[in-house]
Amino acid sequence: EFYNETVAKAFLQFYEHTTQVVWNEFMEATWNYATNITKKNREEMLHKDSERSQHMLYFGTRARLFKTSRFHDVAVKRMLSKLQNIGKAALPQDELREYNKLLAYMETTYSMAQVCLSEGPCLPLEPDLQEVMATSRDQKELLWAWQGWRDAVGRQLRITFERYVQLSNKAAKLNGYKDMGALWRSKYESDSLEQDLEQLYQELQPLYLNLHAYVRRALHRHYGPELIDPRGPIPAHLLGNMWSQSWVNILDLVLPFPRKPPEDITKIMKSQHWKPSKMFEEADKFFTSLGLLSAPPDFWKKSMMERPADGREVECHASAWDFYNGKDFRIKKCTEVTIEDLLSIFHQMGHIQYFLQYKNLSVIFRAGANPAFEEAVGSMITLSASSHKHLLNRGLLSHQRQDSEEEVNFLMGIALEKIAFIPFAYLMDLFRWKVFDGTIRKDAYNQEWWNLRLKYQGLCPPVPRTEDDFDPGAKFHISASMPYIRYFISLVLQFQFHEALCKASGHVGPPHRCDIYNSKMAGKLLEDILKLGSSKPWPEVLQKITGQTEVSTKALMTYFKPLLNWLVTENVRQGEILGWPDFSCTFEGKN
Ligand SMILES: O=C(CCC(O)(O)[C@H](Cc1ccccc1)NC(=O)c1ccccc1)N[C@@H](Cc1ccccc1)C(=O)O
Ligand SMILES: [Zn+2]
Repeated sequence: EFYNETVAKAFLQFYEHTTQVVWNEFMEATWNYATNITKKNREEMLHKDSERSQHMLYFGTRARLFKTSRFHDVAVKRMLSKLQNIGKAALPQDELREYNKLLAYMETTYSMAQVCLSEGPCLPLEPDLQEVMATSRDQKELLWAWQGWRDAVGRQLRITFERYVQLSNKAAKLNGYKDMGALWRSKYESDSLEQDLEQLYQELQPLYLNLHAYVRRALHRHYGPELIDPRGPIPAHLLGNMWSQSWVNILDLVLPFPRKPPEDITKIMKSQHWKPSKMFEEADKFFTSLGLLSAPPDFWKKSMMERPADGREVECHASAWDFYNGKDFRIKKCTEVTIEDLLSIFHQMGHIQYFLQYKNLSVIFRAGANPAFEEAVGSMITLSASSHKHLLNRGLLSHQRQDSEEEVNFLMGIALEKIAFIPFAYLMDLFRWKVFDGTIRKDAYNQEWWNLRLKYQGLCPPVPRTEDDFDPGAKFHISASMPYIRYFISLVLQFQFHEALCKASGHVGPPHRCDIYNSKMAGKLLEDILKLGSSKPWPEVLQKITGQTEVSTKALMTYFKPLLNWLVTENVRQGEILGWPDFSCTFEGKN
């Protein structure tokens, strides 16, 4: 009967009903652990995870038996093929248990790590170490936080990560992939993904090189020639962020027109007594202003919007949660009252909106058209929310229209977030794909990591590194086994989405002045694609919103054109060289 489409549909119905319960219980157990890290909650989560894996194994192996080539219903074929990819559930019981324990160990080590001052308190990453990296201008203090975090996390994860790679690849092979990198890439349903990504990166590289050269000059001015070589790589601890992935926090050091500084929105939020709940309401209002759905009662009742004050150990890295029952959706975030956290909440509420829009689909299709779509929705709304026009009409800015110099300052602020992110988001999985396919061997993990950080980001470690270090492990997504290329693709996609929705909203003028707030037309266009979940191939979904079937950097380049013009002129005027030719990260005579 494996040729019988009716039998297949009954099989999928049976899957549908049993899955909602299994996944809901799994999410509850994982939530309880992430918001209260105890041994008991860890055991309960591991137990629910193995139940979920057994359920996936049962249905995944049976889904493979159906001969779907002559089936008529494309959705049935798509569902059965998605069911067959069961990830780590393909591992033998004992190895699956080992794998889940080491995943929990890596994520918990990251979440609970602290860096201790010689005398006195120990500081967690959020908010304390992030605060140091964002606000300190003392390179010794920055080095203390930067090195302390890598000693506390990266070094502890190295051995576990080596075993994680072995078991990940074993699981991937049991699913029919040559390694885990191939399994991760398969989510994009493309046999030219790596070439396409390299092409996108090449198109964006001039933007990054000009920003890098300009920022290097500004840091040279501030920290002096003993720290910064104006023709070389930049030390990784000076960019305002623990991983140098976003440079927004050094805007004050690099402002193009320092006599026209932008207003400090964090200060304005605090003076207006903003609370985390109000920040979530503000983001929710944006989505309802588009005619989209508001977060339901369970969201406001059950989310964790702040780090708990009762001393509980929690995982602070922000995330959005679908409990697969059509009404329970939450965000977990250790919110601080800052503009950076307000914009991060828009990103998280983008995930929630996707959950709400696809909640009536089969559970198999309750995901983004591809993982980058999931990340792009919220980040695209953030482009409107961070526009001068929006912040002005929400009372977060006081003075009126920006003159052309203030506009360059504004675009610089956005570029320090978006353009600085390009090479980081690209190299994160370039590194892991090579680790999974064996190109990068375990005795060279750290050296190879820094080779990529030099090649793509033009950074060097501020102190010598050895193979006792494991610096990639100091980034959440590597400790959490969370793929990252989705954020690189999302970076390009979000500008395509923004351009399409701005057009639908009737916006005329430069994209950086567009705010789609209150546009029901833009909301309708967005709703129509979110409702599809992962039920259609993503090029089809992309075409519905933008008219094109390809990811294209055109919209991003248009958005930053005024800034690139200014940067090129400035860099020529200063006689900058772009890049860091013939440099390596050496420390002769420095240690
Ligand atoms: O990690 C995040 C935000 C968290 C998240 O929303 O992407 C979160 C990551 C996560 C955390 C724990 C478990 C799984 C994923 N993703 C989600 O909450 C999520 C993703 C897909 C579907 C549903 C929820 N941003 C990245 C990249 C980024 C994105 C946007 C702006 C700046 C930087 C980072 O911080 O390096
Ligand atoms: Zn996200």
